[in-house]
This record gives sequence, structure tokens and C-alpha cells, in this order.
Amino acid sequence: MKQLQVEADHPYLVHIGAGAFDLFADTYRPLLDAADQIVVIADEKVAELHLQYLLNYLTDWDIRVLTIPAGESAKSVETFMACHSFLLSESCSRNSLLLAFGGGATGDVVGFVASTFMRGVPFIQLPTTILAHDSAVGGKTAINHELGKNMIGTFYQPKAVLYDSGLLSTLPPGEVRSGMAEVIKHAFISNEQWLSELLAIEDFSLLTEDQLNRHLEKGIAVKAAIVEEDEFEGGVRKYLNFGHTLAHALEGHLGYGKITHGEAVVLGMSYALLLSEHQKLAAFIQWAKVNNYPLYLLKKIQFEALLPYMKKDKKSSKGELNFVLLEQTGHPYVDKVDEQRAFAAYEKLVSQIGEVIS
Ligand SMILES: O=C(O)C(=O)C[C@@H](O)[C@H](O)[C@H](O)COP(=O)(O)O
Repeated sequence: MKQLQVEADHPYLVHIGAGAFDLFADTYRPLLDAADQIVVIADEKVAELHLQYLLNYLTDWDIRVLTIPAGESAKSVETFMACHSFLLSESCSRNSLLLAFGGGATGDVVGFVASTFMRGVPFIQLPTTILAHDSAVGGKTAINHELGKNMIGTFYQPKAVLYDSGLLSTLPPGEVRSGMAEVIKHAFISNEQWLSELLAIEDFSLLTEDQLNRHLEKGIAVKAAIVEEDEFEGGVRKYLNFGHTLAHALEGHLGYGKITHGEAVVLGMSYALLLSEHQKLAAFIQWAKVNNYPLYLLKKIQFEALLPYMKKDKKSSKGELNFVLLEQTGHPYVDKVDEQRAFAAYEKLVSQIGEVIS
């Protein structure tokens, strides 16, 4: 098993590998013993498949379990309040411990609940998707607002991340596709050679467990280094938002959960690559096509429908459009793009995509 330290608000470890849950009874026993209540909040699909597996590692403690909707629809005020109601009804206190068991959306909403319940209780991230190699690390928590994605949230670091990669084998292809988007994002902002390796993948199902784990470890290392430098996103942390200005607009416009986050990020990265005049754009569109990302959506959605969401992006102020662009692979920067240029680039991308997928 691999482990990586994240030096944020408090230092914590990300443990990656099959058997990560063994650490409950070992390294994390004091944390669990100190809790007056331990509550697992699990995505309902993950609970169906893996809850018993998790509980088998927790037999030394009395565990409460709450299931919440699977996917992006969990990032709502309703689910947030349902979690608080459950914690109150179970007489939880500031000494209680939450375990967030699921993908990125579960980690985001449970993290937000942990940061607000009685003004903050400890929590551990137990990610179950590839996408969550990104979202479970770094302490961004959030729920969505109809006017924008992740608009209500906090920076709140977990006590640990136990990433049992054995659970990834049950992921459906759409979830793998979504997760690999954040992996390739980490490569774009950090490393040309790694990027070329990823761009050569034509079928994610052919990745061995070892290969996948290696990509996840690299992604987590890139993320951890950036978070350590800029936990609260005053500067370099914005680079982790590569592809996200357009992605969040697509998710908001289509309705949360109608497109997976990773699929939206792939479309967003293709747009950012065009704005960057990056030489890998054509190769990236081809990669997205063979790996079945929904490029066709850009042909169906007008720029004007996305514009209001992009203007509200968290990197922007005064309604300006801000994007993470690449001078070259591994050299991101944030830049303001005027509306005319943004529109022209969108039209150009749609036409370029049209030629590839027609
Ligand atoms: O950790 C970060 O910082 C990121 O931007 C990582 C993103 O991949 C992730 O989707 C994040 O939740 C987006 O945050 P937001 O602040 O743009 O809503």
C-alpha cells in the first residue's frame, strides 16, 4: 500500500491500495476510540455493493449508517439537512466522527456536513471512484446551487483518506470515463511524458489494476503538492480548475447529474486547449472520441446558454471570464478572456469537433 502526506491546515495521510481499511483497527484506532459516535454516510449505490465490506473492518465499534442519494443529486440543501437531522437524532456531538463512503459527490456533501455540524467535527474520506482521487484530497467541500456548481461550501480537510483501490473494480464504464478525466487533467498541468502515456489509451478497461493505481498515485501527488502550496486557492490552486470553467457551466445548464463531472471536464479541457492554442488539442479530441466522451454535446449547446454560468465561476469577479490555460503542458496560468474571443473559440471548437465526429 502507498501513502502520501498532505501538509494542509493539519497534516494527514492518503493511503492508496487494497486493504486500506485495515488501518481503522491500526493507525486510526485512537481516532475511532475517541469518538462518542461514528457515523458512516454512504452513497446508496455504494452501500448496496460495499457497505458490508466496510462494516467488516469496523466491528470493534458501534456504527450508525445513513445512506444518501448516489451522484451529483446528493449535493443539495435537502441532503445536507437530512444529514444534520440524522446526526442530531443520533445524539452526535462535537466528539463524533463521520466517514464519507462513496464517490466525489458523497465526499463533497459529507465534508460540508462535517465542517458545519456543531461548527466542525472530524471526518475521514473513503473514496470509491477514480474521480474521487481528486475530490477526496485537498479539503474542498460543497453543495450545488441552481445558479452554479459548488457555490456553497468550505475548505475543510479530512483527518485521513483511505482509498481502497479494490473497490474500483466494480465501477461502471461511465464512472471510469469520468474519473480518467481528472487523471488526465493532472497530467496536463504537470507532465508531458505522463500526458503522452495517457493519450495513448484507447480503452480504459484494458488498464491493469497496477497501471490504474500508478496513475492515481501520480494524480494525488500532483494535487497534494498544489494544495500544500495554496490550500485556500489564492493562486496556484486555481490550476486544478483546468477545464472547469466550461465544465461547471455545462453541468449547470444541463442539470446536475445529466452529464458526469469528468465528461464535462473533458469538454472543458478541449475548450481550454483551443484557447491556449495547445498543440495537443487534436490528439486530445481524438482521445475523447475513442473513449466515448460526449463531444457531440458541444454541437448542441449554444455558447450563450453557458455564458451566465461561466461569468459566475469562482475564479471570476465582476462578470469577467477567467480560464486556466496552458503555455505548454505542465505550465498552467490563469487568464481573462474577453467575451468575443471566448465566443469565437467556442465556434471554432464546435466546428473542429464536428469534423472529427461526423
Ligand atoms: O481541488 C481543487 O482545487 C479543484 O479545483 C479540483 C477540481 O477538480 C474539483 O472538481 C473541485 O471540486 C472544483 O472546485 P470548484 O472550486 O471549482 O468548485
